[in-house]
Amino acid sequence: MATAIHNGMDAPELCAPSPRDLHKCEIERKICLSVVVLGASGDLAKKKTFPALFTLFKRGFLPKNVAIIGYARSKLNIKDLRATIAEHLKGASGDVSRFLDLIAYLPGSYDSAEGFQGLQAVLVTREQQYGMCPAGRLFYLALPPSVYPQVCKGLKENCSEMAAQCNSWLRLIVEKPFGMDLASSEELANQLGALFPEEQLYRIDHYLGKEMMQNMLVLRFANQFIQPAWNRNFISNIQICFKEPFGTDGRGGYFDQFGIIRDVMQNHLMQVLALLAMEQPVSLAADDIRDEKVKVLRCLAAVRPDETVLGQHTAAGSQAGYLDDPTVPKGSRTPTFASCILRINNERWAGVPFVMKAGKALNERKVEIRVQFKPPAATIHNNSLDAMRNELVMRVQPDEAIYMKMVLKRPGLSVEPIVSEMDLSYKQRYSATFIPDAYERLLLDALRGDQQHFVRRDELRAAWAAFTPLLHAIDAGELTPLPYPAGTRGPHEADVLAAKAGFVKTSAYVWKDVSFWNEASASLSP
Ligand SMILES: NC(=O)C1=CN([C@@H]2O[C@H](COP(=O)(O)OP(=O)(O)OC[C@H]3O[C@@H](n4cnc5c(N)ncnc54)[C@H](OP(=O)(O)O)[C@@H]3O)[C@@H](O)[C@H]2O)C=CC1
Ligand SMILES: O=C1O[C@H](COP(=O)(O)O)[C@@H](O)[C@H](O)[C@H]1O
Repeated sequence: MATAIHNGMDAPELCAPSPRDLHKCEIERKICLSVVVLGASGDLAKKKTFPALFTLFKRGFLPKNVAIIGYARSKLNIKDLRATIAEHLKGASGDVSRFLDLIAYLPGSYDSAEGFQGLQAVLVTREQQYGMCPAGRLFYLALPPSVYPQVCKGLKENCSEMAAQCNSWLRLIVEKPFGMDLASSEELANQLGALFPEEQLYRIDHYLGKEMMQNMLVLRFANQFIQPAWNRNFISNIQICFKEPFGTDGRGGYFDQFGIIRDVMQNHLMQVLALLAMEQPVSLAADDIRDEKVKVLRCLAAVRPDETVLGQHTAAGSQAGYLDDPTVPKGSRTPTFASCILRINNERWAGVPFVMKAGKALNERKVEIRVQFKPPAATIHNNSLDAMRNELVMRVQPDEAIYMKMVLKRPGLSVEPIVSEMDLSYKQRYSATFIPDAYERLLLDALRGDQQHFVRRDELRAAWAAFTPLLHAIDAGELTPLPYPAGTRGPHEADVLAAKAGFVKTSAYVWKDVSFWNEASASLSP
């Protein structure tokens, strides 16, 4: 069994389910599992859902009695569906073909009982075949939320009767966007809530399945030196940054209805903020964690338009501008970039600005959290106090890393203070460790009935409440997105906003990766 994951030496063992994980799976192994992918013909299903199921299958996490049933309106034949799915699977051909054999397809509409009755017949036949086992039904709604109410109604009325075996279960995974603002989100939640209780609804936010997000509570609450410093007495400001180097990639028609705040900030980045800012939960039980997230989200003040910068990218180099996308309405004012300050009114965080920034068509792909500490109150050294700020950076992607910028004496004869870092780059430290994709983890959690990494209704409500007044002001045309050339860092005004929030860019620091230092020290060796 893998014991010392900190040194990476025994990492290969982590690639397979550990005995502990297998034990957890044992419960699942005895069931007759049906995973129904609704919207099986769509983009999400082929790019994320089926590949994640494949990884779980090839790593031995799915039970023996499993079937995967695709359901969609298109009249596809199973051969074509399997061929499309196969294009997105990475693995040995034997694994791929055994996985594809598990997949069946059922065409049916989303708004009439007939299709769902057909689905029920398939499910019941399977479950009767394995009559002695409890059954599990996982419905994955890889569909636009506009059809959730009718699909959930169809499932409730036609597909929720299961043979009364104890431990049988039925769960639904639903994807964002959950509404357009607080009122529409509540309406959707009411519609779904009238059909299925919260314990059966798994609202997926795939950021909660990312390695660094899952690490957050351990990092924060298992390290004694972090705990006492994690508050307004020590922290000056926190930056949560999401950057993508590509634009809407032909999804402009979809994106234009939402904009970057609804697409990324209200959900993914808000979850990051909640994990960063929440108090220690009573336990790791799903509802204990979610209770704390709700508490801190409810302390958020509504985001202010005068503390927001919006941007929209223009053409530059080989990249088209947002408005050049033929699927984007002419003259659209939808922001592809936003930066804003979030303020948490509680004892821990009052006065600490959380700067959230997200943009498409920027200069790099990066998601990171940067906790900037206050400078020391006084110094005996000759550099400025601001140059001596510590920063804890958690890079979510690419290449997970945690590094702490520290001030040290320059090695050698000099006594000059310089900024260096304590660097935990996962690629070096855990090079042989398999880091699962977010969807793989979350699907496994849903199969195990663990809601810890799924968004509860009241979390959603609190997250929408903070952004809704701003979104309404944007929708009413009260804020104008500033143009920024594709491939840049976004509007300069965002840096001005970050500076207003107290962020100081430490310019004296130049990072070199470990190979540089190894070569440098080798050249100095006798
Ligand atoms: N383990 C590892 O892999 C490590 C890697 N590094 C790498 O070293 C490099 C430097 O690291 P680091 O100093 O942390 O990060 P950067 O210098 O890249 O950025 C620091 C912060 O300053 C902001 N910033 C950048 N340019 C400007 C500007 N012109 N005006 C105002 N703000 C600005 C950045 O925002 P924005 O992101 O929007 O540009 C970011 O919030 C990075 O590439 C980092 O990945 C460093 C340590 C460890
Ligand atoms: O939900 C979304 O997320 C992706 C970014 O996800 P990532 O895992 O690649 O960081 C974003 O591109 C997309 O616009 C948004 O809808």
